[in-house]
Amino acid sequence: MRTSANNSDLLDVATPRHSLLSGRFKQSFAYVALQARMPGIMQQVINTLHSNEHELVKKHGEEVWKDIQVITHNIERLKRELSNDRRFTLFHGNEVDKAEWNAFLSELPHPKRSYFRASWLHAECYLYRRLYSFFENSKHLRNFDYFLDLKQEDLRISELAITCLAKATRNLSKSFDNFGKLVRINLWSNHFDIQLNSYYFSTLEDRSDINVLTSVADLDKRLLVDESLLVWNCLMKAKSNKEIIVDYICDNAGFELFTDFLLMEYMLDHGLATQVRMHVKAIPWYISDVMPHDVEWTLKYLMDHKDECVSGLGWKLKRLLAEQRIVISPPSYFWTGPQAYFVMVDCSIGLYKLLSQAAVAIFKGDLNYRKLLGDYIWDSTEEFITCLRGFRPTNMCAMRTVKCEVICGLSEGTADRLLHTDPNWMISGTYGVIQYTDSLKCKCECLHLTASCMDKSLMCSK
Ligand SMILES: O=P(O)(O)OC[C@H]1O[C@](O)(CO)[C@@H](O)[C@@H]1O
Repeated sequence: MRTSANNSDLLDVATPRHSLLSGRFKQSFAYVALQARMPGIMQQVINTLHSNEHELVKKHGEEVWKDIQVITHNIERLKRELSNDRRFTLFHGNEVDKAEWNAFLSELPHPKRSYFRASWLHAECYLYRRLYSFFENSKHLRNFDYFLDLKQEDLRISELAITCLAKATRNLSKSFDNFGKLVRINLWSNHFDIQLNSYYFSTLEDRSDINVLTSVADLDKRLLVDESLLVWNCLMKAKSNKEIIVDYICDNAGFELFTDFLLMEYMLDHGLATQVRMHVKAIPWYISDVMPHDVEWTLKYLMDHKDECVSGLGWKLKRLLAEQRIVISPPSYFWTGPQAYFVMVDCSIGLYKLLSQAAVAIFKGDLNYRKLLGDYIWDSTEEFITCLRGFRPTNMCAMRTVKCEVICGLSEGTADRLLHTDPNWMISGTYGVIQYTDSLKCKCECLHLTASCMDKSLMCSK
C-alpha cells in the first residue's frame, strides 16, 4: 500500500479474536482483498466498459463516449484512493440511498473512516456502492450492469450440471431425505468450482440421479454444521398455517440461482411454503449477486433450453412467478448498505417487519453470513443465536461456504483441528455450514427485538 498517511496503526498480524475484520491486520484476508482483489475487480469493470463500447455506442449514440470516459476516470481515481488509504467521502449525486449512506459515513469514528482502517465490511460495501454511483450519475449508463457478462458466463458453463439436476429433481417425493439433499446441493452451489467438479459423472445413467451428492460424499465431510433437519421441522410445524411464507435472501446469480430455484420449487410443490419471496439486490453488487433482471434472463435461458426437462422447469418457474407463488420483493437498499443485520430493526423497520411475517428466512452465502455475524471474530464455538445479537425477525437459517474468517457454532476443537490440517480452511470455500435458530420472543414482551433489549433477548433465548 502506498499510503502517505501515518500507517503505524496497520499491524503485521492476523485478525485477533474478538475484533472486527479489517484491512488494518496485514496478515488477514481482508488486507489481501483490499490490497489486491478490489483493484482487480475495478480494473475488470473498466475493461468490461471498453469491451462493450461498440454495443453501447450502437445503443446510445456517440454521446455515450463521454460517460465512458468520465466513469473510467472516476474508477481510476477510486483505485488510487484505495491504494493510498484515503478517507471515505460522502455521496453528492442522485443516489437513491444517499441520505442513509451519508448519515452512516458521518457517524463513523474518524479513525475508522479510511479503507484499511475501517471494518472490512464497511470498506468493501462502500467500494461497491461508489462504483455504481459513477454509473448511476451518468447520462446513459444508469442501467448498465457491468457484471452481467460474468453472471451469464457462470450459467452457461454450468450447462451439464443444470441438465443433470433438472432431470434428477423431477417428481421428488416429500421427505426430509430429498429436502436435505436439495439444501446441500444449494449450499455447495455457493462455491462454484467445487460444485461443478461434483457434477463430473462417470456414466450417463448417473446424470439423472438425485444422489449425485452421495457419490461425492467428500463434500459432505466438509459440512461443518448441518441443521437442515431443524429447517425441515420448522416448515413441517408451519404446515397447518394457511400461509407459509419463506423469505429467501439470495446471493449469486448463475448456477447458484438455478439451485435456489430447485429448492424453492420443492418447497412450493410439497406445501412446505405457500409463497417464496426472493430478496435481491437493487444495484450491481459483489460481482455476481442477483438483481431483478438476472431472474428474467435466467428464466429465459431455461425456457429456451434444448433439453425438454430444463425448458419445462423454466416454464414452470415462469408460471410460479406469474401466480405470485414466487415473488421478487422490491429490492431494499438495506441489502446493499454497509450495516450488520442486527441494526436492521433501527435502520429499516419496514424490511424487518416484512421478514417477521415469514415462517423462516433463509440467508444465502458468505456476505449475508458476515452481515448476520457483524463481520466479527466470535469464538468459533459461540452459538449462532448469540452471534445474531438480537436479530431474529423470524426463524432463521444461514447457508454458506466458508470464504472468510467469520464463523460460529462449531464443536469444541474443530477450528483448531482444521487449522492444523488445512491452514486456508477459512477462506477457501471448501467448507460449509447450514445453521438454524428459532425466533423466540423476548421476555420483555416487545413485539420485535431491538438492540436495546438485546441483552434480555440473549437471556431468554434458551
Ligand atoms: O458470494 P458470497 O458467498 O457472498 O461471497 C462473497 C465473499 O467474497 C468475498 O468478496 C471474498 O472473496 C467476501 O468479501 C465475501 O464474503
